[in-house]
Amino acid sequence: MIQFSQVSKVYPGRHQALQKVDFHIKKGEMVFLTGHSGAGKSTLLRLATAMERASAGQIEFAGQNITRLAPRKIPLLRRKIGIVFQDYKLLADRSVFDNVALPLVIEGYAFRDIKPRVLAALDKVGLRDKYQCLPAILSGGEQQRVGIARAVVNKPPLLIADEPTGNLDPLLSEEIFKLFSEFNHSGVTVLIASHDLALIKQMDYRTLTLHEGRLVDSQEHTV
Ligand SMILES: Nc1ncnc2c1ncn2[C@@H]1O[C@H](COP(=O)(O)OP(=O)(O)OP(=O)(O)O)[C@@H](O)[C@H]1O
Repeated sequence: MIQFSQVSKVYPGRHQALQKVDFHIKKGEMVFLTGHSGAGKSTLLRLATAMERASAGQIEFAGQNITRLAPRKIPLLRRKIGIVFQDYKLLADRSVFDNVALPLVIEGYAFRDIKPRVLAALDKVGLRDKYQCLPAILSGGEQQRVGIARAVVNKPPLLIADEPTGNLDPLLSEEIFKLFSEFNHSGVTVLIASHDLALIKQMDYRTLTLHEGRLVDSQEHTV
């Protein structure tokens, strides 16, 4: 589903964030991405979602070369990728319902189609009864579950999360990782960047490890 071939990224100022990164994540797989702070995890995810452009190498998503995607084609790619952020990125003045509905509103769905999809997504993350609340009254774990519902509401084949449990305690982090695992069991391909080595070990999925922009110890051939 995602293939990186010899991908490098040099930021202005000549900082080399990624060096010749090679990996393949198959459709239906769940994979963790780990590494020290500054190792290049966020950069890798930004390249996979076309938020940044690679300096060299090739990136494919579902068989399509997205390395130098024309800007007008980026929105179509993003519709196929649900993105979950560490800081949730919820709109504070909108209800839980409106936050989750946002990707469908942007895609131009009619309200009668939006409502059942939003409620179904909230049901999957266990927050259907909170749909009228403003995000601020929810706990951190609940806010992240709203972020996950928003990421999955248009049923993307790929879910990408950048440190989704970075602001949560260990118990809530485990719940969030289990939620990703449930989406994976229902067929969604999942890629999660995380520092939480203990939890990653416990979950027992393939792990890609970055060190100073290079992929090390990835067990790519053991899938
Ligand atoms: N827009 C940018 N311009 C210049 N340098 C950048 C930019 N974004 C990231 N970097 C640098 O690239 C390197 C990799 O950063 P990145 O954010 O990808 O690492 P990370 O593994 O996600 O780190 P963390 O776990 O701390 O979030 C770092 O040295 C960072 O300072």
